[in-house]
Amino acid sequence: MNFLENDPLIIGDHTFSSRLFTGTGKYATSDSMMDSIKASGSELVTLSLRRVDLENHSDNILSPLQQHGMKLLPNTSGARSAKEAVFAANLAREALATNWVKLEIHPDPRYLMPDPIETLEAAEILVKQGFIVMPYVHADPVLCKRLEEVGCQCVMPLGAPIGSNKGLASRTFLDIIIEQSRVPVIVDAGIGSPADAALAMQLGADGVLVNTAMAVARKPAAMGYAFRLAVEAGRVAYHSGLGEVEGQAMASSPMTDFLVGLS
Ligand SMILES: CC(=O)[C@@H](O)[C@H](O)COP(=O)(O)O
Repeated sequence: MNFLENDPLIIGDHTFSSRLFTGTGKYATSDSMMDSIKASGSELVTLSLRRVDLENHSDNILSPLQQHGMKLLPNTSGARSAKEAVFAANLAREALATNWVKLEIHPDPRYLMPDPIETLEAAEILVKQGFIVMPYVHADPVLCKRLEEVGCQCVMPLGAPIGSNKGLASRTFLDIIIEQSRVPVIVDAGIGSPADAALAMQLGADGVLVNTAMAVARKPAAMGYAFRLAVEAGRVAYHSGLGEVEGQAMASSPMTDFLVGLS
């Protein structure tokens, strides 16, 4: 029985069967990156234009990704302002012939926290320029609603700082965002294990984006597969209706009456 049939994730003009999005950073080689992404079943991969060598197609990451039919999601990582992000997005649209963009503006190099003011400003401009905007933001319910109102096709609240592998540190706020959002919620950043990804899906997230935890694993391909299973498991669990968390023990098969009858 396939519990996930007829459960597509639709963002903008695209329908995804995988709810696991991936990245291209931190892999030891482009081969290990491809092996991991293939094993994960991911259909959307984000990449920074800085990582793409448009001249030398031989050893960059673009060719293998395109040969594998991956949908590319350029990101504006490195942009410190709305102006820089808008410029980077338009450069990417020209270079990669896609109007999809992962909007990332994180000027602080230490924690890579997304700038909410610049992100909202850039999102409004990019939507008007015809982009499918996927904004990376802190887990701020008010900001997520503002981004939805200006026309973002999804929101991407962080679980924890990028690359921290700290998991769903923002869980309380993710719950609120998931409850209130009318666009898909993709938990992005800080997901450190398949268990974190499964939990995000159990909470009702529509998808997750994972890069570091796959890339730095001792076996990136196996870890990619583990994340695939975790995202599917979390989604099925979400649809299955999880039991309530009880404050006291609840015997699954009470023996009291039976034992009393024997005494
Ligand atoms: C690749 C990318 O866009 C990352 O900035 C993304 O936020 C994933 O973060 P992790 O590396 O913590 O999975």
